[in-house]
Formats: sequence, structure tokens, C-alpha cells
Amino acid sequence: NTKFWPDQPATFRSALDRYSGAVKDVSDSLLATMAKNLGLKREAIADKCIRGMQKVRINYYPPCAQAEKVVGLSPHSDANLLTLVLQVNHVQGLQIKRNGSWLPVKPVSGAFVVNIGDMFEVLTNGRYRSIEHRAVVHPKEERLSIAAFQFPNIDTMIGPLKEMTGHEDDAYKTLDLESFMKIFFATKLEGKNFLEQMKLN
Ligand SMILES: O=C(O)CCC(=O)C(=O)O
Ligand SMILES: [Fe+2]
Repeated sequence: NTKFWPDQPATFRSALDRYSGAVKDVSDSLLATMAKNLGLKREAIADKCIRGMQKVRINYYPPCAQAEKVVGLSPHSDANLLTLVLQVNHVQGLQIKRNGSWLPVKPVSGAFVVNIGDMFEVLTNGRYRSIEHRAVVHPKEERLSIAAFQFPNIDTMIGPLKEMTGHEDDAYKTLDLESFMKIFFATKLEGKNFLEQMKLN
């Protein structure tokens, strides 16, 4: 709903609206392809997003003379299914956690970074892992990114998909989306500690 966004410049809301719709289409087709690759029906995950929610955040990181002493965005994984991040300018800042260390993700003009969120990890019973990431700042240059977070419909149950588990045990709890998000917001944003609470055993 763009009414919560600034109405200036005059084209802002309509541009954002178009962007959001286009990103949702990309996300739906990615979800369909990923489901197919997992041996599921194309619709298995995408169908959960027909009336799905999308949140968009535009991140602005001003330059910071003491850049090495601060982080722009603390380490976390996104709670939702899939996030499409556009690194708007050429300033590098996004980092992912790989084998215990931070790996920079170079901005590629016009390309999305697709981050797996916690809900995708839960639905696939851990086949896909949500990615821990953070953003650092630059001593001289500002940085901008636009993150579009894709969520399923509000009435969706978030738990390992039956078709995914087969004979194996569920590795995560099953909760309705609202309860899932309540726990997420009550948890300190710190690495993947929210998902830890969703694990069984
Ligand atoms: O600024 C970035 O590249 C990352 C943004 C992000 O991870 C987020 O908004 O959740
Ligand atoms: Fe994020």
C-alpha cells in the first residue's frame, strides 16, 4: 500500500507501485522454478503467495568516517520467503556469512541479489538455508539499496512441506504466519537466532 510512502516527487508512489509489481512477478517465477527443482509442483510454493504480502525497504547508508567501527545493518537473516535486493549504486556494502567469515557481494548494475529467507528454509525442511547477511558502510560514499521482501498469504501455515519431508522428521515447528512473525519481532535481530527457536529438538 503506497499511501504510507512520500507523495513527493509526484511520480514516486506510481514508480514504486510499478517496481513492486514487477519484482513480485520475478519472485513468483523464481519460486515456481525453485519448487520444480526441488521435485515439487511449480505451484507448490508460489500458490501460497497469490494474495501474498510484500514489504519494500529502501536502505540509505550515509558515509561514516569511522566506517570500520560500525555496521550499517546488523547481521540477520530475513524472516520471509525470498528477498530481492537491488544494490542501487556502485558502493559495495552487502556481505554474506560463508563458512564463518564475511564475504562481500559486489553490486552488479541492474541485477538483483536473491536472498533465501527463514520461511523458505522451514518450508523446504532445511534443503535451502536462509542466508545470514549484514551491511557495512563506506568512509566517503553513501550507499543505497532497495529490498523487496516476499511473504506468503497471511493465512498460510509455515512448516515443512509434506512433499519435502517424505520419511524424514520435521526439523522445524509449524506455525501460522502471524504467530511466526510475532516471535520474529520479539526476538533480537542477531544472526539466525530467530530460526533457532523454530527448530525442533
Ligand atoms: O543494504 C543491503 O544490501 C541489505 C539490506 C537488507 O539486508 C535488508 O534490508 O534486510
Ligand atoms: Fe536483510
